[in-house]
Amino acid sequence: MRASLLQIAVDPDESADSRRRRVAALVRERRGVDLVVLPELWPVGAFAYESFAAEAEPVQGPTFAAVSAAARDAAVWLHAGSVVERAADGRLYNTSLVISPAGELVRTYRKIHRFGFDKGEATLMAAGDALVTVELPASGAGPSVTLGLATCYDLRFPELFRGLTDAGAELLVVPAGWPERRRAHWTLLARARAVENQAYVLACATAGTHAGVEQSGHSLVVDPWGEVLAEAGPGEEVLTVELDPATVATTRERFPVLRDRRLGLAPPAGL
Ligand SMILES: NC(=O)CCC(=O)C(=O)O
Repeated sequence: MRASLLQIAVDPDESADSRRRRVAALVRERRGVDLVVLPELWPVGAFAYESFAAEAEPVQGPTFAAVSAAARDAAVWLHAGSVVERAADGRLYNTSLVISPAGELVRTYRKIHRFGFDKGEATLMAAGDALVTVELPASGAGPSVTLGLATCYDLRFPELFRGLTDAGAELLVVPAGWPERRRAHWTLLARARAVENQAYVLACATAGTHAGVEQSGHSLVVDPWGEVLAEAGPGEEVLTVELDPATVATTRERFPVLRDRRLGLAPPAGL
């Protein structure tokens, strides 16, 4: 299967509406690939905390309207990155959307680990509490493949990814808005999640600078052996890779580390 990661620049001189139109046009250009992935909170910016409330939208709001039409026109599966969701009870969530080639919303994922410690996203948004996978059906000569969903700061929590692996995930998709100053962690953690779960990692970051935070760019695709198949530079870029989902099963068969897990170990003896 072919996948494209759209590493979108998020800069303050462009409105969210203008970026939605621009991103929809980029999605339309991806006709011919199977899966397109967008970054975290690209309409508003992952660090633009002051704009979260004003730019919050329902799941099927303006971002969904713009990109679902583009997914349908291009006939691609679209992981549309995430939006600031305003839920029915008024709470905000960092919510990812997965859209079918027919333009239908098939799955949402509310980010489980909120970034900022006692500030920013961690105080402005509510946390999701459910693991989410989505199976893309077989198409043409390609087999079906199961995506496991995570968002940005989630990358630091290996137990979430192990849960997705246990639920059948073969491609771990991680939209992000990651700061340049911690880029070394980004590439290291993306490779670690791929190696320890013997799965592909598709990690799609933003470029540009917003709210004074320079974004890392350097989106990357890692194979189940931990090899980086492709890595973007710092600016806006489309990264397209060829993946073979069967590699996940063959890697797990030939080097069956996951079989050697020891669950239910006794806790340390008390004093
Ligand atoms: N948007 C985020 O979740 C940022 C995460 C981050 O900066 C980090 O984990 O470091």
